[in-house]
Amino acid sequence: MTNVIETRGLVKRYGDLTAVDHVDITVPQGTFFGLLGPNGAGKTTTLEMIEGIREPDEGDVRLFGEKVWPRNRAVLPRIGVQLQASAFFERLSVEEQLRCFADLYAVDHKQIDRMIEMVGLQEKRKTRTEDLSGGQKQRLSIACSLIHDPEVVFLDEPTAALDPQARRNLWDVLRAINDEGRTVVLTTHYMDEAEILCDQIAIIDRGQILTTDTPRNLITGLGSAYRILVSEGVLSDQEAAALPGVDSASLSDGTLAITTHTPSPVLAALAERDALQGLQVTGATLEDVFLTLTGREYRA
Ligand SMILES: Nc1ncnc2c1ncn2[C@@H]1O[C@H](COP(=O)(O)OP(=O)(O)OP(=O)(O)O)[C@@H](O)[C@H]1O
Repeated sequence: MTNVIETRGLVKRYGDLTAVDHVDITVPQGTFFGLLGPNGAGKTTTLEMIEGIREPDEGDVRLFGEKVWPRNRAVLPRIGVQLQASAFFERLSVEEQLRCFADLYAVDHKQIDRMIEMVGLQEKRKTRTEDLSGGQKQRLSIACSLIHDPEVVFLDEPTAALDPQARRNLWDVLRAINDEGRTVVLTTHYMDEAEILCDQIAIIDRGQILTTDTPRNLITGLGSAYRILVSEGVLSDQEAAALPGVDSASLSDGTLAITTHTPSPVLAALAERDALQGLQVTGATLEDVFLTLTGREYRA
């Protein structure tokens, strides 16, 4: 698989602060890649260096195998960039904004309808941008970044400041962009978002990449126990503790909590006892991964 992005030893300093500290990132073509970390971790600075809009102090960035700094015009038509704060031309409607972007890129106007449909703004096409909701503005800003049909799209915290429903709705748009075969690079401080959307996640903290892997590997790599919750009365805690694969079992507030590193035999034994009704299984989360790697609770 071709790598569309490769950074090696990327460093950015602001005075005494090393905002990005020897970052190595590799993004294969078609991947939904997430740069996940708390506020101030260095996500935006990293992204800006990859996009070629900020000069690294050290290290190297390759986009499609080409250098991006000094500004490399050859890569620009191939990338779409959505900045954290979106700015639109004043007093224009959704459709007019997109027409401006289409003309700037000399793109066929047919693409405007495609983009409006893709981001679900059909009913707002005549609405001025200042009258859009936060989520609708983000959709428009994503549509603007896609108007010239780029191969790679960079989205800097596109769902920050949105309410939970608007965030979820935007996830569908982001998935659709990736399903079209585009590489998506997303920065986010939301763990759930990274886990749900991304094929690969790089966790960044204090300018350093702590780990990069699939969400599943990150979580299962911890080797943490699963918790199985069963309603009281189906079996006693002593019986549960004696089941194959159970590490411990305890009863509290009408729920039997079983911990295990091997959930399959435990679930099979519970099924034999007809104890699956209302059962819940929870595993480790990315919060646990962050805690394990840094020794600190994750505070976005
Ligand atoms: N132009 C600048 N001058 C000085 N310091 C800066 C500048 N830009 C960023 N920083 C600092 O560098 C660090 C990394 O910032 P950056 O914006 O890359 O982080 P981030 O992970 O994107 O955070 P956020 O999610 O809050 O946007 C922060 O401590 C920030 O205050």
